[in-house]
Amino acid sequence: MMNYPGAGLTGAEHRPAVEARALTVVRGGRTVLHDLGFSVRAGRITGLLGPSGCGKTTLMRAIAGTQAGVRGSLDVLGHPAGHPALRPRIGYVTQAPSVYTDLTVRQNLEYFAAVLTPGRAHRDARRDAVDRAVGDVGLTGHADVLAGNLSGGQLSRVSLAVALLGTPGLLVLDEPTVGLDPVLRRDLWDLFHALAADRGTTLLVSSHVMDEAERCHRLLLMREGTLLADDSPDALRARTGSDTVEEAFLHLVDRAATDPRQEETR
Ligand SMILES: Nc1ncnc2c1ncn2[C@@H]1O[C@H](COP(=O)(O)OP(=O)(O)OP(=O)(O)O)[C@@H](O)[C@H]1O
Repeated sequence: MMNYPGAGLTGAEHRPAVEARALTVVRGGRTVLHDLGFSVRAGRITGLLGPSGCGKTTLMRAIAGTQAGVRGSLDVLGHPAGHPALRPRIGYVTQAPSVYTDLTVRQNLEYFAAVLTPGRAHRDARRDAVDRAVGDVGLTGHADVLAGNLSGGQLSRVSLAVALLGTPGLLVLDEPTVGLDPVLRRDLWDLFHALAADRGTTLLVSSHVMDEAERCHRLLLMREGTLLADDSPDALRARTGSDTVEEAFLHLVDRAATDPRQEETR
């Protein structure tokens, strides 16, 4: 197995993987994230949930270091967001799959593996890493299919496999389960839990589907560029007296509308 940089989180479990203070982002002259303060626990799955347009992608881009107009403090794996040392340590999967449609699944992964770890000396390790990543996302049977002939869900799994090649310490996944059938969705969530439990990977996973919240260890609930809650699903339900996270979310929205100072960004 390949010994890529950034694997695991040796001794760093107590330190948050991401820490934001007074984080504000301006896009096109508009403030789209307002003074956010939160942390993402290392080695856990944090769900970033909220309605379309609330700022999930913008927040993920800020964490991945690809967003302009970021103010305040944002530390990622012990460095300021965007620091060059973070490049091999973060796997960021955007909503639009970034793969070459005229290459097969395996050729795509071989290409990105060669960019990550070039040189003949690493050839065997690259092949192992490619086989593992293809298997991780359940595409072994499609390894020799042209990416252009895959379905949307399969394409997004190829993007995820590319992100897994480098064994990143932090995986930032923007709506990874959109368009997947229930079986594939379940399999992907099983993979996320295995990555956190077995490899110590920290996952930040966005979704606008509230039932996915139940699969996360922690939740960041967003609305209109603000944070409504930073808590576990159980604690969130308990302190809002709700049966589901969706109900808890609506409760917090109503409470914030009555008194905006009561947004619960603990
Ligand atoms: N390039 C841009 N310039 C100006 N405003 C933008 C730009 N891109 C997005 N926005 C605005 O920023 C806000 C947050 O958008 P963002 O894409 O982060 O939301 P989201 O929660 O990820 O939405 P979705 O779930 O639909 O992907 C929205 O109001 C959007 O209109």
